[in-house]
Amino acid sequence: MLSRTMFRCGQMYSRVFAVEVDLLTEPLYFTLSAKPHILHHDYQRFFGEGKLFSLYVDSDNRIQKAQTHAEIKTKLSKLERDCVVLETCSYIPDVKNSVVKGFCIRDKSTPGISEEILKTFRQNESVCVFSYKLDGQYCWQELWSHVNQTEKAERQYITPASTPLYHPSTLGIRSSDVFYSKEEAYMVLQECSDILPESKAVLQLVDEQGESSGSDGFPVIVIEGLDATGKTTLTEALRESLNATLLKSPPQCLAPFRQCFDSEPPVIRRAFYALGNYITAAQMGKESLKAPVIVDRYWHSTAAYAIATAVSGRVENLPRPDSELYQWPEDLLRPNLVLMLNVNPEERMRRLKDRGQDKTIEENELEVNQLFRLKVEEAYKRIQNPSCISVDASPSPQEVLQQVLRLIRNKCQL
Ligand SMILES: Nc1ncnc2c1ncn2[C@@H]1O[C@H](COP(=O)(O)OP(=O)(O)O)[C@@H](O)[C@H]1O
Ligand SMILES: Cc1cn([C@H]2C[C@H](O)[C@@H](COP(=O)(O)OP(=O)(O)O)O2)c(=O)[nH]c1=O
Repeated sequence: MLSRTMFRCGQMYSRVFAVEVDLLTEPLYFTLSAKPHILHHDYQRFFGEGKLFSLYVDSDNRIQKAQTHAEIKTKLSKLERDCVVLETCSYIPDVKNSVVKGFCIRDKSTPGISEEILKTFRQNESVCVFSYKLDGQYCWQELWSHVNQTEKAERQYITPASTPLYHPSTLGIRSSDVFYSKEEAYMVLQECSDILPESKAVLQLVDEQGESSGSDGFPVIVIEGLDATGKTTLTEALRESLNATLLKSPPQCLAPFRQCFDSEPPVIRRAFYALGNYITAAQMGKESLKAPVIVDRYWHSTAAYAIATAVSGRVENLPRPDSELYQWPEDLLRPNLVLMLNVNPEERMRRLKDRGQDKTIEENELEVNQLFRLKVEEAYKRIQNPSCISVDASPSPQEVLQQVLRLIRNKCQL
């Protein structure tokens, strides 16, 4: 039971809780205390309005934890008409990997629909459910059980907390969303190989490719950018002009597995994309001995999409520009040049529509979620060693090609 792990040894009182009440503002931060604390108006309003619950998912098994979290998220999204569901998390300041994610549920239905569904969640050992009560100016949280409504009489009083230096959604990124070595990503797919047989096949392909050897051969040039910024058009043209080999990440051999991993929770999906880079890197090493190599997406996409998805809310919530999260993995082959294609959002939408293809879930999200697009673009720009050079991709394909050829000739020995 979660209350015995996440909240053991009085840990509850060292924890900070953050509820994403509105994605455009700061979360509501609070701690817990054994003593009552007078709350000001906005806290009273938040905790005192109707029935309020929170639930947290934790487990020593990170795959199980991610899957339970994803399943609950899907189920809760179906309740949205009767309930307001907010993302929440809890962490111990300055303690790595102490983040536990969850949801806050305000039930507006009569009789309470959420209680029925919370009963089922609670049967899962990794889920812990709390309810909130307001008494005058005080509010407390207590463990919730459908049997006797509250499992323990212990009241944990809500105490407002100040805004931390780093947004809490940045705390769990390392090794859950972004992997900084092949081994870290490899381990995730090993851990889920029993429940997801496709991961065995992917690991086999990684093993077959072997290690990438850095070569002093021809230059390797990566083209990055959001969907429909013109990467395919440009990379094809560069292949012709430079007599180059064209590669992409994820590599072609992973294409049959893409759909499967795209529907898995972030930790699994991100490990899959990370491993794709290592396969592409091995191909880059071999091919650059024979000819220049052009690569359609690589590490910048892997890290930028992962960070932008993991970080909720505004661009300001991203890890700081000097964060180690933007560093290149030591064991991943570095290209000689990374170019990022930029077009304004309206032109990109026009190109997406003209193309009229199916879009990945993430690209759909980019359209409806302007904040997400801004975060991906900003994360691209912050990635270091090598960083990317911005290219204005709004002129005609021919002009973009000429501009890029000039850059390549300037920066690489060609
Ligand atoms: N420079 C350009 N000007 C106008 N349209 C372009 C340009 N480059 C690409 N396109 C068109 O925009 C769409 C998306 O381009 P594509 O190369 O497939 O992007 P990506 O590979 O980045 O998703 C395609 O229909 C393509 O023909
Ligand atoms: C390479 C890569 C792509 N992605 C996502 C970003 C985009 O939503 C999507 C685009 O993949 P891509 O293969 O470029 O799509 P298409 O060829 O159909 O235009 O994949 C990641 O999340 N991580 C990665 O490492």
